[in-house]
Amino acid sequence: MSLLSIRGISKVFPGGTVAVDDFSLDVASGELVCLLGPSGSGKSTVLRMIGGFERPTAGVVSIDDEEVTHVPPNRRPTGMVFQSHALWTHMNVYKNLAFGLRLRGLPANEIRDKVEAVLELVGLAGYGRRMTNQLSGGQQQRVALARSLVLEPKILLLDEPFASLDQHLRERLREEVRDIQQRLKITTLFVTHGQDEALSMADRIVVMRNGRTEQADRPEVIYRDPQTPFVAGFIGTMNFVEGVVEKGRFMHDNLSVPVPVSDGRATLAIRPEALGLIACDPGPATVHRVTDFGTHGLVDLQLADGTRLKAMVPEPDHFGAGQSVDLRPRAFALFRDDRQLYRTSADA
Ligand SMILES: Nc1ncnc2c1ncn2[C@@H]1O[C@H](COP(=O)(O)OP(=O)(O)OP(=O)(O)O)[C@@H](O)[C@H]1O
Repeated sequence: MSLLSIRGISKVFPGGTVAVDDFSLDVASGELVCLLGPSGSGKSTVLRMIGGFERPTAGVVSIDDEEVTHVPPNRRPTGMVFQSHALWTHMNVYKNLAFGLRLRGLPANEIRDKVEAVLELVGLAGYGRRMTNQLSGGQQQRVALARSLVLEPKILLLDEPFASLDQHLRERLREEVRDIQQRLKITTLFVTHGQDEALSMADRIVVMRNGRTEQADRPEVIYRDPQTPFVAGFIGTMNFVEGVVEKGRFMHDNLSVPVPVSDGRATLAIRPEALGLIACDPGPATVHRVTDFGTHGLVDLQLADGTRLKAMVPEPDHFGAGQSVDLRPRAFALFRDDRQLYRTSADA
C-alpha cells in the first residue's frame, strides 16, 4: 500500500498557466522519489500541493489513506524544506528547532531530548546556542532539515534544498541526506533539476515535462530504457540521428543499421559508451576532435549533414582529427512520433 497517493492533480494559476496537468503518483512508505525536470515543468508546484502550500485546481492528495487535498500545511503529516532555508535569525539554533515542538505542547525535557537527537543526526551536535546567522550556508541547510525532521513528519518534502550551495558541499549534503533518509526510513520527495542528484539519490525518478509525467521508474531504467526522446536527451548524454527505416534497415546517408521495425521516419538514439567506431575510408562519419581522459577517450564526430555525435572509446590514440570512420552501435533505441519504437536488449 502506498503512503502517499496523488490522483489526477492539476494546477491552473490565475492568468491561465497550466503548471501541473493531470498528475498522478503513488509513493511507498520509506521510498525516496525525485521529481526531475527542466525549469517550469511543474515540480515545485506538485511538491507544494503535497505540502498544502498550493491548492490543486482538480484532483486528490491522500496520505495514509486520508484525503488531505484541502488541509492546511500545519495540519498535514508533512515537513517541507525550501531552497532558501527561511530560518528565524533572531533565535538560536536550539530555539529554531524547539519552536514547533513547543507549539505542540511537549514538556521541556522531551523537547530537549528530541532537539539534541536531531542535531546529532544532522551533524550539528553542540551548535544549539549558535545564532543561525553565524552558520555557514551548508550548516543553515542542515538546521532547516533538522527543523523539519524534529517534528517527525510522515513525509519529508525537499525543494531543491542544495541549489544555493557550491558543488562540493552539494555532493556531501546529498550523501548525508540519503544516509539520514535511509536510517529514519522516512518517505521523501525531492525536487531537483540536476540529473546527477536524481540518479545518485533516488529509489525512483519521476521525469516531468509541461506539468505531466514523462516517465517514472528506477534510475537505472530511466537511463537505460528511456521511453521518449525527451527522457533520452534529458538524462545523460545521448546521440540522436534522424533517418528512415526501409526494408529492415535504418538509413541516414551512408549509415545503415539493421532494425526489426516497420518502414517510416525514425530517430536512432545511441549512448556514447555504446557507440563503437572502426576506421573506414570512406565512412559515414568524420572525427572532429579526440579528448584523452586517461581511462578512456571521447571522440567528437560529424556526419555528412552536420549531425554531431560523441563516442566513448577505450583507446583514444587509435583515432585522430580528420579521420573517416564507420559506426557500430552496440546498443541503441529507435523513436518514432515521440515514443520508443524499439530497443536492443543488450546494454552498452
Ligand atoms: N504563483 C504562481 N503564479 C503563476 N504562475 C506560477 C506560479 N508558480 C509557478 N507558476 C508557473 O507554473 C509553472 C511551473 O512552475 P514550477 O515552479 O512548479 O516549476 P519547476 O519545475 O519547479 O521549475 P524550477 O525548476 O524553475 O523551480 C511555470 O510556468 C511557472 O511560471
